[in-house]
Amino acid sequence: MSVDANRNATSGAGIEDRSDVLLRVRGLDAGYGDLQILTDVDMDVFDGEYVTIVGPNGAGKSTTMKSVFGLTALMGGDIQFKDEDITGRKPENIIHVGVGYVPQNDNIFSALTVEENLEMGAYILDDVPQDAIRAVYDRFPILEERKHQKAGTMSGGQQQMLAMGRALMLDPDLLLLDEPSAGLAPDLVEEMFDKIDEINEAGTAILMVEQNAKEALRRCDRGYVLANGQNRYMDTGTALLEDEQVRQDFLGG
Ligand SMILES: Nc1ncnc2c1ncn2[C@@H]1O[C@H](COP(=O)(O)OP(=O)(O)OP(=O)(O)O)[C@@H](O)[C@H]1O
Repeated sequence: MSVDANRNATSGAGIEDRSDVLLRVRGLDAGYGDLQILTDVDMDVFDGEYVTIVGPNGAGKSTTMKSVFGLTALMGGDIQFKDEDITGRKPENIIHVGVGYVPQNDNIFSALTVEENLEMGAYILDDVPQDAIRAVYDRFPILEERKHQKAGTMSGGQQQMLAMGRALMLDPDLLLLDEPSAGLAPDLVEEMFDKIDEINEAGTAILMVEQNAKEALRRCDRGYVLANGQNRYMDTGTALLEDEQVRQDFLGG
């Protein structure tokens, strides 16, 4: 479904009427300092949904995620999460309402052990929930094997799993994943995507930015194509994959 950059990205899709909305972004203008990157971006994630953002380099995909998590300068628009207005709130507050975020870079504490990293994921609580650590180890057995190892000495794939595990410590309703497959060997990319499927199937909604656009669209429920900081397309992952224009312009034919 093509989207006029100046029109609501979700118009005509019946999305406005759905009551199970988890994250609702409307008319988002955001950037860094005075530099505006996003213009009038709309985005929704529904309960338990798996949504992917794709688009060219510099399109503003990461900036959208950072904006949801309170890490950019908002210049306009609204961000709602579970009926709460979280526009302009700080990350530590946004964690509290049930959003987890795994940035693309610097997403672990290298000098801490694996288990200490997981404990940091629950820093807002008085006591580290042992059942949450158990659940992360069940999801990522390699982390339990390496629990006393310094995180910085693990492989890229293991560090990525640790970053996800840390974000899962507070059992978020929505997990924001910025390029989870970046820099991973091809077999690890598949494993990573499988893990994300499992996390989603267990009930956590996912909003993910991915360069590996075809694979991401194959796996997600719905996708957004961003370009030049604006909405360009929004549809099911399958429909976007089959759209001739999207394929030509954004998926390498
Ligand atoms: N901290 C920052 N300060 C200033 N400009 C920034 C900052 N971070 C990103 N930008 C700029 O914002 C624009 C959008 O970047 P963003 O990382 O959101 O794009 P992206 O779609 O995620 O791209 P990529 O696929 O290359 O990661 C780019 O022009 C980038 O240079």
